[in-house]
Amino acid sequence: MRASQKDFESALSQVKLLKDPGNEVKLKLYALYKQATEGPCNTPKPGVFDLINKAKWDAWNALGSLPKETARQNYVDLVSGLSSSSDSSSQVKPEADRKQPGYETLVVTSEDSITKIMMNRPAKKNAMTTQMYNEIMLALKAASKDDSAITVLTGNGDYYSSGNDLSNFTDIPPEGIEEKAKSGAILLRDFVDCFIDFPKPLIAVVNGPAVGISVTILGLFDTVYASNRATFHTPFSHLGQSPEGCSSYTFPKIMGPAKAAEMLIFGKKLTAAEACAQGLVTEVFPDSTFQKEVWTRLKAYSKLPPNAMRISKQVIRNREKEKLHAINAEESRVLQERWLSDECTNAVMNFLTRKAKL
Ligand SMILES: CCCCC/C=C/C(=O)SCCNC(=O)CCNC(=O)[C@H](O)C(C)(C)COP(=O)(O)OP(=O)(O)OC[C@H]1O[C@@H](n2cnc3c(N)ncnc32)[C@H](O)[C@@H]1OP(=O)(O)O
Repeated sequence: MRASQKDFESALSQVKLLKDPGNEVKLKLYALYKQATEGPCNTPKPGVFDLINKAKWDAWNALGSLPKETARQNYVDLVSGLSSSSDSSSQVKPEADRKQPGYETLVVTSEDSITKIMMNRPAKKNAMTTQMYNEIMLALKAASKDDSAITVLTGNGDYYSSGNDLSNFTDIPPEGIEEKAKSGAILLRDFVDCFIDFPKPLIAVVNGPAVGISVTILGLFDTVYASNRATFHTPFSHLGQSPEGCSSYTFPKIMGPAKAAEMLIFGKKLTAAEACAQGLVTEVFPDSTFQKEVWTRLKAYSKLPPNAMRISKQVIRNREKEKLHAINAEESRVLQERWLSDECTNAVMNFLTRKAKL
C-alpha cells in the first residue's frame, strides 16, 4: 500500500520525537524528504569545503530519478523502522557507533549476528575502485572470522553498483599499460577468489541497478534478494571485454547456455523479475518495502545455528571450489589481454569523455 500525504506528515512529526538516529540515517531522511517534496536534486553542487551541505547534496543526488511517491513511502518506512527499533530496545546503538572503522569506500557494520558490507560511493553509483576491491576483500576476510552467522553485501543510494570504476583504467604506472593490465588481472583474481572461498552464508541485497562485476559475482552468493527497481546488466562486448566473476561457468549453469549467452555476449539487461525467473535472483520485493522485508527475513535466518549453516554451505559448494578457482584464473587471463585491445580502450575512452553511457 502506498503511503498517503497524511502518513508522510505523521512521519514528519514522529521523526522529531526520535532519539538522535546518527548522521547516516539523518542524511537518508534528509535526502528522502527532499526527493519526496521537490523531486530529483537539481541544485548546484556545494564546494568541497562546504562539508555538511555537500554531504546533504550527495545524499539527495544519489537518489537519482527515484519517483516522489516512492521517496515518500521510503521515508515513512524508514521512520516506522526507527520508531519500532527505538521502542523495542533502548540499548540499540546508533549505526554510527556500530560502524567498523578503517574503511573509506564501505560502511561495515555488525549487528544481530549479521555483518553488513555496504558499498558507499553513492554519487558514483558505487562504482568499484581499486581501493573498494581491496576493502571488500579485507571486509570479507574479517567477516569470515568474526562471530556473525551471515554476511550481506549491499549498496548505498539508488544503485547496487555500476561495476568496475572505468577511471581505474586511467591510472597507468610508469612501467606501462601491460603492467597495468597484469596488476588488474591479479586484483580481479584475488577479489573473486575471496567470494569462492567465503565460508559463511553470503547474501546479496540488491537495492538497485547492478552492472558488470557486481552482477557476475552473484553466481557465487548463496542468496540474492532484489528490489523490483534492480536491473542486471553485463555489457562486456559493448566494452570490448569478456565475462569474469566465474560467470562464464555459473551463468550457463544457473540459467542455461542460451539465456547466459544473451546476457554475457549480447549484454541483454534483465529486470529483477526476469533475473528471478532465470534463477539468478532468489526473490524480488517491492522497492517500498524492500529493506524492511529483507532485513526482517535476514534477522530470522541469522538466529539459525551458525555451524549448521556453514557446514551446509560447505556441502553445497565445496566440490565446485577447485573448478571455480581454475575458471577464475582463466577468465582473468583472458581479460588481461582484452584490456590491451583497441575495442576496450575505445569503449573506456568514450565513457570517460562522456561520449557514451550504457
Ligand atoms: C580489476 C577488476 C576489473 C573487473 C572487470 C569488471 C568489469 C565491469 O564491471 S564492466 C562494467 C563497467 N561499468 C560501466 O560500464 C558503467 C558505466 N556507467 C554508466 O554507464 C552510467 O554511469 C550508469 C548507466 C551506470 C548510470 O548513468 P546515470 O544514472 O546517468 O548516472 P551518471 O552516469 O551521471 O553517474 C553518476 C556519476 O557516477 C560516475 N560513474 C558511474 N558509473 C561509473 C563507472 N562504472 N566508472 C566510473 N564512473 C562511474 C559517472 O561518471 C558520474 O560521475 P560524475 O560525472 O563525476 O558525477
